[in-house]
Amino acid sequence: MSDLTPEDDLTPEDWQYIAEGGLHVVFGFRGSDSHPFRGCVLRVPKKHPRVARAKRHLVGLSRALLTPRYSYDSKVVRLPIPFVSALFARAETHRPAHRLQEGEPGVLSLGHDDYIEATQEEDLATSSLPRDAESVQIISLEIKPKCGLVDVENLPTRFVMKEKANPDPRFAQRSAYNPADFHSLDASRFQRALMAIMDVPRNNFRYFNERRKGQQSSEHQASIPGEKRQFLLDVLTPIFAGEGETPPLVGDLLVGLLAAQSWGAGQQKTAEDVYASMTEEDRQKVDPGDSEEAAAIYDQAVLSFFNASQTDLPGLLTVVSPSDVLPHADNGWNTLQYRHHQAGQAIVRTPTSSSAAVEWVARYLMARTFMDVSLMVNLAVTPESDESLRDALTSRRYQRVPYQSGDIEVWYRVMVTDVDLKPAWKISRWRQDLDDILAAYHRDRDGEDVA
Ligand SMILES: O=P(O)(O)O[C@@H]1[C@@H](OP(=O)(O)O)[C@H](OP(=O)(O)O)[C@H](O)[C@H](OP(=O)(O)O)[C@H]1OP(=O)(O)O
Ligand SMILES: Nc1ncnc2c1ncn2[C@@H]1O[C@H](COP(=O)(O)OP(=O)(O)OP(=O)(O)O)[C@@H](O)[C@H]1O
Repeated sequence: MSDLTPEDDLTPEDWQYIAEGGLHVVFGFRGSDSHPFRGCVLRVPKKHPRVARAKRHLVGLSRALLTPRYSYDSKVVRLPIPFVSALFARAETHRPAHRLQEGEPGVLSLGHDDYIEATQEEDLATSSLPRDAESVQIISLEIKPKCGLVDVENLPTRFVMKEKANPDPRFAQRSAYNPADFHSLDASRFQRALMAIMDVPRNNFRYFNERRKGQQSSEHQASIPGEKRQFLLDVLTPIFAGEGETPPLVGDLLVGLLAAQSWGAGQQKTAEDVYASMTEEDRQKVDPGDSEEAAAIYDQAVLSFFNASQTDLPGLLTVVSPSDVLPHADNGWNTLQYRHHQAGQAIVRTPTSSSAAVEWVARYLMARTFMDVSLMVNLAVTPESDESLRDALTSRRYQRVPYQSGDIEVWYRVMVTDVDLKPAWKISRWRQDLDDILAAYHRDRDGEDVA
């Protein structure tokens, strides 16, 4: 449901540009403490107002895939166009050059409505602090891990191939990051991945300015201050990779991400074939339109794959075992990738059940979504906590990190953002992208062999 935002509450000067991706610009509220928008961001679409529609699916998607621990509050709001224009005008000096080159946000000239649908979300870049916690320091990070599985047997991940042979012309520096290291559940490989994205952050890593109570800044920094690198390696390793026999604190999330990505990595050709076998009516069902039916299809697509019931939905992927999602040594694919691949091949060979095809493509699109999510990480660094601070932190879903240094305690929480569904029309674009990446990678490799 959309909420019409009272215009009195909307003052462009209260909002500060935080960051943007390909489709949205995010503005953080910097007005008075007593204002209803305190602690919120507006996530405003640039190109077309699909946010509200995608949001509806997000509910189904995150119910199916993530436990509530990794999801946060968000609702659809309608913003008057003059207000959005003023936000973009104020943001101009903060926006990266390559984004400004894309031209004026198309959403401003759609002309069929006098408002734009955006989402109002909890601000995960500054993370609201307990009111009584003067001494708590919050560090906010964003990690965009990309896909940790290989697309083509015996070749590196898509990110690695692209970076090696077909790097994004927007960026001068090449990245040594390998998403498979980030998702490996192995401490030293994880640290290698973290160092690579701290060295060349691009859109894989953002370090937001630290904030203490009373400070408002959340502008992000291009690179990470030297003295913070070791601290982050020490704190993030137990969270994302575990240490020795101790599993990672968010191991269920990583395994869930890999499980969801398994429905996409290596499945491109099958996706085209299954999609080609579908009727126009069935194709409509998987697109993030307005219907509640589509959300139900996405839920059902997950349940069917695991042969599970509706009551198993919340956090279903968190019961998947690491041995099902970690790639096998021989060729780099995992068990779920094979299973999904085989299910798709069966549909292509004998197109008997249209619902199976719809669900297969829905899973493929979910996988593509989960190849592009961001993880927003908040770290609360505090002198030894008392009971009221512990209660305040846990009520905001922070948990303790087993990190020992002097008197300080570190608490963390991780939220998954950018879970908008990908539209089915992208299936053919991904084919082209993969072909280009593979051709460039082989050219590059052949060139090296010759040299
Ligand atoms: O295709 P990729 O892997 O390059 O991912 C695109 C991202 O590029 P990246 O490689 O992360 O720099 C791209 O990120 P940037 O805009 O480059 O920050 C978008 O996330 C894009 O998704 P959408 O079109 O906004 O839904 C992403 O497109 P999808 O492939 O997820 O549709
Ligand atoms: N709730 C939030 N709180 C604070 N910052 C946020 C929030 N959501 C997003 N951001 C910041 O804004 C950036 C852009 O948002 P988002 O990833 O949703 O845009 P997008 O255009 O959909 O991304 P993509 O290009 O990956 O598709 C994020 O990378 C993150 O830095």
